[in-house]
Amino acid sequence: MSAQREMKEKNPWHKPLTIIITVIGVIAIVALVTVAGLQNRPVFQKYKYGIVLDAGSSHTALYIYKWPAEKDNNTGRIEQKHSCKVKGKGISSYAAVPEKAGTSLTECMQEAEMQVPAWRHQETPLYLGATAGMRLLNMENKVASDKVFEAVEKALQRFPFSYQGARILSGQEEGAFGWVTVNYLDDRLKQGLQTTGALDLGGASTQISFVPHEYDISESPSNAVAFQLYGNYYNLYTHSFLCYGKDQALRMALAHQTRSGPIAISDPCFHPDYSVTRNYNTLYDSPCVSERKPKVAPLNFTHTGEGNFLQCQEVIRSLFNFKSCKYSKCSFNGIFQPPVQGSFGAFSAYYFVMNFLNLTDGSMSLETITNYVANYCSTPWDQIKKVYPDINEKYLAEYCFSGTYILTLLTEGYNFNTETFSKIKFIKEIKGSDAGWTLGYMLNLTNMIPAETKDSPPLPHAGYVSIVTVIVLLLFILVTLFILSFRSIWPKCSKEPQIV
Ligand SMILES: Nc1nc2c(ncn2[C@@H]2O[C@H](COP(=O)(O)OP(=O)(O)OP(=O)(O)O)[C@@H](O)[C@H]2O)c(=O)[nH]1
Repeated sequence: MSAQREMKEKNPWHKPLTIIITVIGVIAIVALVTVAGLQNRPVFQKYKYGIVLDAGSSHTALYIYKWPAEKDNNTGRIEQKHSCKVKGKGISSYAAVPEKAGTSLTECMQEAEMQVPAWRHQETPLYLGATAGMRLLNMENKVASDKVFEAVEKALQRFPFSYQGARILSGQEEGAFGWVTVNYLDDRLKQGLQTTGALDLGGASTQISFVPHEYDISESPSNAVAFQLYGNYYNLYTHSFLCYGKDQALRMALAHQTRSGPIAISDPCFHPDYSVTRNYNTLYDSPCVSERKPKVAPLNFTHTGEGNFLQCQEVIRSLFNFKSCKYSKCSFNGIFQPPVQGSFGAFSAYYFVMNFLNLTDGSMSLETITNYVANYCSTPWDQIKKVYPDINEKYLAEYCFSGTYILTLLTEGYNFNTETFSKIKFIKEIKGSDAGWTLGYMLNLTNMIPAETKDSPPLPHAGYVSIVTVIVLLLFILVTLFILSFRSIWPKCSKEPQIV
């Protein structure tokens, strides 16, 4: 005992050493735990926003997208925050009263003002893209189309967002951006996975876009779009058929049946007992059919239904020209198309129609779907109205035509067969964001998809801090144990030289 006391007295520094180690240890532990805790605490997420108006032929829709503000450098995931359907028809329908095209957007724009935090308004980009409706108006009457754009620009500039312009998208852009949207939302681009094709059926045009196998883009360069996204290269095939959206295709089908100017037609694409009076001038008031207007015709014709799927297919076939093809392979109207390849997402009217007919369940074969549509078409109109009393009659009357048109376009137009058809998924949205060209358009204009991949650290920042914390703690415990054990053997080691 006395030897030990003597030793303590002769090693006066070992007590302060213990205290210092303990204090430093406690401080280190508190500091590390605090840092790790702060780093991993749930942070209040700040977002940035972008607004795109899809000015389609049938209507306009507004989409608000958001992404984490601190991940502006292309790494944050963009998602749809809100959408608003503009009341009334598409902006091209206001050709005679252009200012109304502008005012029609007010309600949805006011909604956007509420949805985007006020302090973000000024930096939020606002785009308007017009599709086939305005493409047709521009072809038909450029002055009227310019006036509609003027009115729309004026209306949009009144809002506090960063207005980036309004323009007509080419069919190729519409197809390509739809493809980007679908593959972005499915996380296929970032991960370099096999991509999904995109099928878009609008009111006035329809698009098909996919990455074909062994694709020789030189065969028809106007159908090719080359992308470099996240370091991967894509040679996309895309084509947009103007006038082959479902509303204009119906006009063409009716024009085909009224080419001789009859007073009444019995239409196989409408239900038995269906009967309405239609006006010749209204029917032929579109560049898709105007040239075919019969020279002699009454003011109106009676449009009755017959409900015959096979005959309806015959009428629809007459809208496609399968005769001429100067390429190795064509879809229709002499347009080059490589064989369809891989899975497809079919959206817009593809979804509206197939969803109404309850045919979006991927397990149904092409044959089952065809039989279902045939049976639906043959159901009398009165019965249909009774089964679906709440559905808008204009939409309801057209589902037989639309279903038959979709099946004919896919199988005979694009050459999907029983096997490839089963790889089509009819979709409205992916992970809460609507499928359509708008998201791809915004991603492109805001440079949100980099051409190259960024070399990212193997661990996320919070994971890195946690691992460093654990390692430092372990090291500290080891050093402490070492010093303590060294201290306990110290007297024995130093005994003799100390006491002597
Ligand atoms: N059944 C049904 N049809 C709809 C609905 N919304 C739009 N449609 C129709 O579906 C078709 C396609 O609509 P959209 O995808 O908005 O097409 P769009 O943008 O107006 O047309 P494009 O300019 O050709 O792209 C049009 O014939 C619309 O009338 C809906 O909620 N239900």
